[in-house]
Amino acid sequence: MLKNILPKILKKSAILLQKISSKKFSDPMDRFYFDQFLSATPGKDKQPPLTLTIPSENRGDKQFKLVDGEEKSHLEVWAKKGDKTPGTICGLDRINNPGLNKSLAFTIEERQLLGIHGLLPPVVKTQEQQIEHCKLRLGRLKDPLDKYIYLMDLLDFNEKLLYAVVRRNISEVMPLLYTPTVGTACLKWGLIYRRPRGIYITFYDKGHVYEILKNFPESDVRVIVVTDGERILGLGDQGACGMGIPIGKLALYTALAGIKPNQCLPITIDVGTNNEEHLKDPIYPGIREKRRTGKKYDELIDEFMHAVVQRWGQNCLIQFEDFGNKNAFRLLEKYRDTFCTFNDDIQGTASVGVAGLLAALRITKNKLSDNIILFYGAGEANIGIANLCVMAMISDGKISEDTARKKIWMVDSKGLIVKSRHELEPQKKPFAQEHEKETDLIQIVKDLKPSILIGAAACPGVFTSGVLKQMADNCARPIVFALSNPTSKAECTPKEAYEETKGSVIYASGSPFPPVEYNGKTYVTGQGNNAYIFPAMGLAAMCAGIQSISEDYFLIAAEALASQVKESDLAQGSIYPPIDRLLECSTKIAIRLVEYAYRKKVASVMPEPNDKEAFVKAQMYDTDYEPAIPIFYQMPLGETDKDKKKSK
Ligand SMILES: NC(=O)C1=CN([C@@H]2O[C@H](COP(=O)(O)OP(=O)(O)OC[C@H]3O[C@@H](n4cnc5c(N)ncnc54)[C@H](OP(=O)(O)O)[C@@H]3O)[C@@H](O)[C@H]2O)C=CC1
Ligand SMILES: CC(=O)C(=O)O
Ligand SMILES: [Mg+2]
Repeated sequence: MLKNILPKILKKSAILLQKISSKKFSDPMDRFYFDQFLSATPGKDKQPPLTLTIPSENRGDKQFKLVDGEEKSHLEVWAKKGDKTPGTICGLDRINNPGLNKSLAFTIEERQLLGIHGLLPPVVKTQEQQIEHCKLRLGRLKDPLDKYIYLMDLLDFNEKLLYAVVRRNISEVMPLLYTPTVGTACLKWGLIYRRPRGIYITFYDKGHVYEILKNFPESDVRVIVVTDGERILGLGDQGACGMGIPIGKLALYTALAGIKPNQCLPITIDVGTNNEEHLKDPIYPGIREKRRTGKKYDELIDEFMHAVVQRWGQNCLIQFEDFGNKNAFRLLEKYRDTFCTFNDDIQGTASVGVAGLLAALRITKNKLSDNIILFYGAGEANIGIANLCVMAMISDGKISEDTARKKIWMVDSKGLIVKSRHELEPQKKPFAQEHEKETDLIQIVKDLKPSILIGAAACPGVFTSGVLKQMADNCARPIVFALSNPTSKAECTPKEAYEETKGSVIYASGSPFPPVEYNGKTYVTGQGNNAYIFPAMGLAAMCAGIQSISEDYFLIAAEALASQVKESDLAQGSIYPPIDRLLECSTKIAIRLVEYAYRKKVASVMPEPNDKEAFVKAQMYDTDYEPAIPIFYQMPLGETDKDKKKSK
């Protein structure tokens, strides 16, 4: 945007500058400063004369008083037009604003114009040099949690730099901002808490949720990630400490899908916690009570949903994240048709899981419906994947829903899900099959002969040597996903999977693992994580104005992701594109979703853009610094009252 309008601004500014320079300055300091500005050559790294330090009365809204010779500050002019631009934020406020700060990348000229000259060390750095500096700082820290704290501090100090660091080093930085380190951060949230980010709504705020949302200063929030902290990764109930998750997810929204930071809002709904350690911990930052449930809980969530719409509109996406199992399914059913919402653990995970399977089928060279799939864990993640598998089988294999379901078996904490179990929750019932009760996983794998085994139960190591060997006996290329997070909860490691199956396994994990050597070959583990999906879903929902996100979007996203897996990825054993290509992947998925929304006639952003790719890309956050345009550069853009009179 700015790239296009900048030449116009500069042309108009040149005319204005000529006009101004012919005027008489009432304040000699103004004349002096103006002359210095004209002689400054942008991009030239020169030391300014010391006398250029701007006196405090010439900073901020008193900086230039030249509006056609009238005694008006430029701020007054902009304020009148109701347009507060970055150019109006000067002095320390500029450096302290993480959205506008460039730290040492402010040029000497910008420092003079913004009244921050002398407030920074004299060196001027490029963003590339700053990124290298950040990597140097990160490299000195040994503990991943310290690295997390450093990155969060950077986010609070210089947003563009943080996101540039992430985008240039996704595979190194994502494990710090996201799983596994974000899990550690949640466990220690009380200890590492430093400054506000996002919104905490407690049970006691019931009846006042809208007022709390109004306290958040951004008027253009487009994506909210909300948790109630009940099931944080595979770490259980973390109460208010769960806030690390919405913050981490939204950092990925910006880094990987270009949703602007000011359009993102992390929210924690604190209804207490059943985590005894937190309840006893003097530095626990949440309300120190047992978790509330029932009618009052539902009323609070309902009030929250409506307050969001009232504050930011029907198109504001609300992503449910890491809610406990019961609430997650219930709330999704309740809100999915009437709000712009999805549950990432159910639907986002479904999409990434199916994408991995679709890519793996290019190795096994069969259809999804030719496989028997066994899910270990029948919770949000696996029920989500199972349901989307049914959809994928129907659309690909031309089989009935009933036949598709028969290909799918599930195990929960009580064993195999079979018809004779009468206590089953509604979401499990459609997967109950005729079989005797069974709890031993090796026996189940032996009996049912699955070719695909997917774990999401947060039971580390449950895919034992016996289970993996049996999978290898079942078929030539068994598919095994160990999706539980963080790393410590994985059902098996890639090393175990390759060794126990003698290299025949097609493996993916939810958290990152380094490459594995087996039998002279290096295997790269694909990360089956919903991070491949939710940023793209949010970008598409925002761009097209999708008001209700139906299940078909997640199948399309899965296909779009699978289509980006290259033969070279498969050859290395990875069924996902490399993490470093995540920004490109999210963009492509979002474009496919936007095209679909317009084709389906459910997009609400009108007129329909002809070039969807350009349309999506134009809305994405750019980590490059923008020139700090001084106030009098901006003047020609707006018409003063005198200009209006002249043009009449
Ligand atoms: N890779 C990714 O993108 C994602 C990974 N996950 C990870 O998946 C894991 C589970 O998450 P989610 O599905 O949301 O959690 P849920 O709590 O919804 O489900 C957990 C499931 O595991 C079952 N389970 C628990 N203990 C056992 C056991 N000993 N034997 C067999 N089954 C057991 C539970 O059984 P029961 O129903 O009987 O209680 C339940 O069905 C977490 O580690 C999470 O981090 C989640 C989302 C995305
Ligand atoms: C990845 C994710 O959403 C989870 O583990 O909960
Ligand atoms: Mg989650």
